Amino acid sequence: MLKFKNKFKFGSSNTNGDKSTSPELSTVSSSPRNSVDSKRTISTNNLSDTMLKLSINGASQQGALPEEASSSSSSTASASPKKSDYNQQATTQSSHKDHPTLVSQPHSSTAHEVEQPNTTASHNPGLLTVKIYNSNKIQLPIQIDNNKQILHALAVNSNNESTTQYLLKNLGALESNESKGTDDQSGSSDHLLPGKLATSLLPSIITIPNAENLVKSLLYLTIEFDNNVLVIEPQKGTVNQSTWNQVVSFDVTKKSNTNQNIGSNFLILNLFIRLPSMLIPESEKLSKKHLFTNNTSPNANPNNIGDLLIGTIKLPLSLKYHVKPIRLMNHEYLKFTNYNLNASDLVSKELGEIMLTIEFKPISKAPLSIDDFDLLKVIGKGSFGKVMQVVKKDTKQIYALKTLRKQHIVSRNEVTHTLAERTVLARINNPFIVPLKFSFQSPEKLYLVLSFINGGELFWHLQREGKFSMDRSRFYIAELLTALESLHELNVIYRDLKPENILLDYQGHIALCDFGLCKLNMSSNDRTSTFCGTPEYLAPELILNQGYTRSVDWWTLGTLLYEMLTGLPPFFDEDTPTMYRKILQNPLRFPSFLESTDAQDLLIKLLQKDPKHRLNDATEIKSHPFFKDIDWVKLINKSYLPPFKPNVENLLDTSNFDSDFTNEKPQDSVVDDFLSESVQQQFGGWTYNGDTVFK
Ligand SMILES: Nc1ncnc2c1ncn2[C@@H]1O[C@H](COP(=O)(O)OP(=O)(O)OP(=O)(O)O)[C@@H](O)[C@H]1O
Repeated sequence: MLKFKNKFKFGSSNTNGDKSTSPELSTVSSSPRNSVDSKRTISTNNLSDTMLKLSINGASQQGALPEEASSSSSSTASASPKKSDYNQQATTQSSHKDHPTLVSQPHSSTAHEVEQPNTTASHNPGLLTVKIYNSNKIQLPIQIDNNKQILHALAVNSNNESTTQYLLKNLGALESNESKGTDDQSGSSDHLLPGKLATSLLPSIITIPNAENLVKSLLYLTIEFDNNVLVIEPQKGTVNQSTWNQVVSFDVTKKSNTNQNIGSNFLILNLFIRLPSMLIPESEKLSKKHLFTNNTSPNANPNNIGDLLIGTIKLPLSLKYHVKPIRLMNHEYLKFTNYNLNASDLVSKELGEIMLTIEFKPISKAPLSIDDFDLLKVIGKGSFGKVMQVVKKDTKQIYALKTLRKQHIVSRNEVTHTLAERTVLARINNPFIVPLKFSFQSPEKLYLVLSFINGGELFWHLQREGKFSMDRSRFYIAELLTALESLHELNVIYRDLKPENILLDYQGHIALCDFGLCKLNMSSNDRTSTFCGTPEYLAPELILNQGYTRSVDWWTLGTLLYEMLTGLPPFFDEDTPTMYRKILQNPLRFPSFLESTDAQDLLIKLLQKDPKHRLNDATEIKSHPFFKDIDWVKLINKSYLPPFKPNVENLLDTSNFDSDFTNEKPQDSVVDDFLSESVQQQFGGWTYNGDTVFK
């Protein structure tokens, strides 16, 4: 993929009807445009007389205030912000990217592109606290090898004496049953143990001998809300029955979606086990590979087939108005399900249960400032500033903080696009789009606080692996398709789909980021003419400057699928004008190894040069035979286990980010730009902490 390097970066802020660049103009252009004429004045509502209600499974519940609804969390990292200057962000960025976004061709902006907020509806931000007490009757969805040596070693190394005694007793009973030939629990072949029996022989946590008493948990639980994920481990017990006693908290800012099918309004708990591979029978490794969070990265240990997903709990959270803290769930046991198994695959339908309490505490707080965060690492650079991994001091939540320097935005005439990015992020609710949690500003800068997604850019994975398998490409394209569908439903065109703007989360799900080229108010047949995007991904009608519709997003989806399957975009050429000519004139060709006729057919239909003949509707695309095995409800609920799991150690892990960035000192540089009052007013509606809702 080095073949993509050294592409220029330019783009456009044109709005309806303004003249655009010609495709031959393949040079950077960023001259100033006229002032942005729209002010966004968002007044935050007084919420004191409003009640915020949360309901679970649709049933509203109000309860007594549990004062212990503390904000403690399993995240413990913190670092002090360090002050110094940053002023190279824009220049270093283009060398990092292989598909640079086209940046600005100057045009005046109109009010049409900037949306006015609806301040009549409001939503109270708050803190969701989940307390996990203990799990019970957990069983594995697979059988394990009856490897006494390993089971014995695990039992002996349990981190708890009474657990060790219990496990050794169970192992002893198993052995004596076997010698008497009365193995009535198994019911299966001699060398396999059923999932239920297996978990009563495994400790949930062990102390690794000769490793300075390193404690390693076999069992772990991921808790996800609004794409933020926390990982907790039990304190003691067997896999069958563990004590957790952990408390985690999540910031709640986003207005809840009433559509219960949308995944991001769920609290999702996934229970995993790190099974020693010697306990996994060959048959399971082969036949039920999809149950494991497989890691196919080139450096992965081939013996490590990944962690086994035991089961999932999904709680739809429906947020309404309430001002008092409430307990939504009080010491209740919830059962795990495994969406990746057919009922017939399960030895028993019961996979076990976990006891938890869920509380919500509204927080009426003034807008945030940079002082509310500790800065941990630099993780990326964008056109107007950098992106840092940060921890919010009060809730200890880890976030990505994107900083944008106002002076740069104004001088490159990108106010409209920047405001559009904030607006779209605040409104959108799709599990495969990185959620905005807060936004705030200082006199010099704008800040976006986003869920921190640490599986790395899809670009980075594609670069390392050359191309992806058919199944893996299909999975990513399907998740992206729903993301684009949600944007189009909000009358937004994305316009910049490319591997650099797609992040993978810790499990390997898609999280689309970078909404800087979004165009608002584009209903299905509306046309615009802004020349922007990324050269390799530009649709023919955009190059021809004929005006274009949302259809350009489906062209880019086709381009992306082609690149995933073959390693290169369809009409790629080192020379940009030649590439434009090829996009306009060359027929679509497929390499011989691309055998799937369904994939070829979909690509032909998405990469139609004339948008009138292109597949132009998400529902139609979803029903194409290429996606025939996809259950779209299951997909949007994030119930498919991704085909690839990035190497992510924990929440703080930044190893999937470029070390050129992560080695930099994280700092919010001091800049002394002066912006006039009228310029400042253009950024008037920027702040967002859940108080402002857009229609
Ligand atoms: N929520 C996030 N979690 C983790 N990393 C992120 C997140 N958002 C952005 N990044 C990282 O920071 C990089 C730059 O962010 P982003 O693309 O949003 O900036 P930009 O200024 O819009 O970029 P561009 O100049 O390409 O338009 C991303 O490519 C990604 O690696």
